[in-house]
Formats: sequence, C-alpha cells, structure tokens
Amino acid sequence: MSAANSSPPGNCRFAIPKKGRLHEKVVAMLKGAGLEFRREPRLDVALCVGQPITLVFLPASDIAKYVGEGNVDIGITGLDVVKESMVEVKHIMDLGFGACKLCVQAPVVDKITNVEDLAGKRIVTSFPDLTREFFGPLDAKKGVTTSIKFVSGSVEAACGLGLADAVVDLVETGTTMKAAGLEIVADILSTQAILISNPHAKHGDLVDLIKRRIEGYITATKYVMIVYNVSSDLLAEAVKITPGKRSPTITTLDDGQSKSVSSLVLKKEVNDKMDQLHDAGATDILVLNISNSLM
Ligand SMILES: Nc1ncnc2c1ncn2[C@@H]1O[C@H](COP(=O)(O)OP(=O)(O)OP(=O)(O)O)[C@@H](O)[C@H]1O
Ligand SMILES: O=P(O)(O)OC[C@H]1O[C@H](OP(=O)(O)OP(=O)(O)O)[C@H](O)[C@@H]1O
Repeated sequence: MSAANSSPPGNCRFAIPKKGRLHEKVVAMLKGAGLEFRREPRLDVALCVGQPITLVFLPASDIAKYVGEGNVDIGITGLDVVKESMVEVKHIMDLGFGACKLCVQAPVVDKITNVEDLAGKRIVTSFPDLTREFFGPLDAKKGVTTSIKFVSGSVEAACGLGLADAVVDLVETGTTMKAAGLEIVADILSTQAILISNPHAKHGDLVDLIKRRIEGYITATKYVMIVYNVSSDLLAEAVKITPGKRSPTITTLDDGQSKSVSSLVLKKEVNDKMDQLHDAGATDILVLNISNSLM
C-alpha cells in the first residue's frame, strides 16, 4: 500500500464492497447517512469528511474475514459471506438490501425433488464451507461423501459444462438459474447485506455513530411524512389511520374548527392511507419525503 493508499493511525477502519452487487447501494446509503468521502481514482481507501473514519474498499467476499481478524473495525457485506467465513463478528444490523437465498440447484431435466439424492454427487459452489455443513448430515445418513468444488464465479455454468451434478448458488430473481436450466432443490440460507464489527473494536463511539447514522437513513427511506387537515369531529377516526411511529403531531388551525395532523407513514402504505384519509373526510393531504432522521 502506498502512503496515499493508507489509513491515518487512530482512524476507525470501515470496509465496504469495492464492486459487485452491493457496491452502489452501500455508497448511496453512506452518502444518505451523511458519511461523505472522496475516493481518488484507483485508490482503495478514502477518508470520511469530518470524522476520523477511513473507508477501505475490499471484495465483498473478503470483508467478514478482515473484520473478524481485526484488520478493519467495521464492515458491510452479505450475511452469506459472514456465515461462509466462519469468523466471529458482531452482527450490528440488517440493512434491508442485497436480499437473496443460497440454494441447492440441479438441472430441471434431472427432476430431482429430494436433496438427499444429491448426497454423494458432485457440487460446485462459491460457498464450500456452507455447502459442506449442509451436506454433512446427509452424507452421514447415506454413508457417502459429496464432492464439493470451489469456483469464484459463474457457478451456474458448472452443470451445463459437465463439471457438477448440482450447484449451490445465490438466487434473487431466479433469472440466472432459469437461463442455465436449473431449479431449486433446497434452500440453505436467506441472506441480506448487514453491518458487522469486530467484537473487540476499539472505536466504540464511532461504531455507534455509524450505526445511528445508518439507522436514521434507513428510517428516512422507509417512511414519508403525511400532513392533512381534518375537522375536529373527524379527528379521532383520521388519527386511527395515521397513528405515526410514536404518535402524530396535532395542531389547531386558525379557524378554530379544524386540526392539522402530521404523521410518519410507511412509504409502501402511503397510497392506501391517502385513500382512507380521503374517505374519512380529511383534506389538503400532502406527502413529504424525509431526507434523513434521528429518532
Ligand atoms: N443476485 C443478487 N441479489 C442480491 N444480492 C446479491 C446477489 N448476488 C449477490 N448478492 C449479495 O452481494 C454479495 C456480493 O456478491 P457479488 O456477486 O457482487 O460478488 P463480488 O465478488 O463482490 O463481485 P463479482 O461477482 O463482480 O466479483 C453476495 O455475497 C450477496 O450477499
Ligand atoms: O437470481 P438472479 O437475480 O439471477 O441473481 C443470482 C445471480 O447473481 C449472482 O451472480 P452475479 O451476477 O453477481 O455474478 P457472478 O456469477 O460472477 O457472481 C449470483 O451468484 C447468481 O448467479
């Protein structure tokens, strides 16, 4: 690492995926959480503006190992990577993106419905340890040994190439699996992106700050603020529709007859809530986006 590509001593080191499926979402989340940074082209470290935090850009599949071994203090990667790495890390929070499943998949033409039929056969995967853990009990039951081979990518091609009888790979939409003529025989793990830290991380305050900032951003992206007017006699019914996260804010309008209500509402429910408020007699219904929050 050159001097430009290193972290000032004493900074909290925070690893994020340098490319791949999680990279853009993590960068957008950090920006939304006010953890601003400027990354020079081709450098794998960047300093956060105004905080003693160094971002370290690493392959997603290596991040759990670096966090577990204390080379970095905190990181973001998939739960699948953490489980596969078999290292001890503190699972701070789920991040709500990067959701997919790790599945055993076999060629559709083979019509395999019972995963036990694959014990003793050839499996190709990027997750050899989780695969071994999954097939261990099946092997023991049948008295066979499943052959498990590692590949780092394009796992879905292995059956078509004659290298495997089945694969263990991630499935999100199922597009890759279907295109390769495969189908799910068994689920191994549901995964999503998570925030992790070294169990003995020295930078407790910064870890808390990062967690708080990210939580604020996640809340802000999940909720919108709904604001409406309603006559005092209809207020109780309207408030039942929008009880808020804690409770709604209610103020009296100048006319003395009506109330103005503002309340947090889940983004995915807002259109239904607007219809219900309209039917309950509310007027002047506005929906406002929240750019960040601290609850
Ligand atoms: N199709 C997907 N949908 C959602 N999340 C996924 C998907 N594929 C992978 N992930 C998540 O992203 C993590 C990184 O996967 P990715 O395939 O981007 O690996 P990579 O090694 O960083 O990149 P690359 O495949 O470009 O080398 C996975 O461990 C998983 O948690
Ligand atoms: O169910 P889908 O939506 O099709 O997504 C699943 C695919 O996404 C990932 O691969 P990626 O495209 O990241 O490339 P890789 O094979 O190089 O890991 C994963 O390994 C699957 O192959």
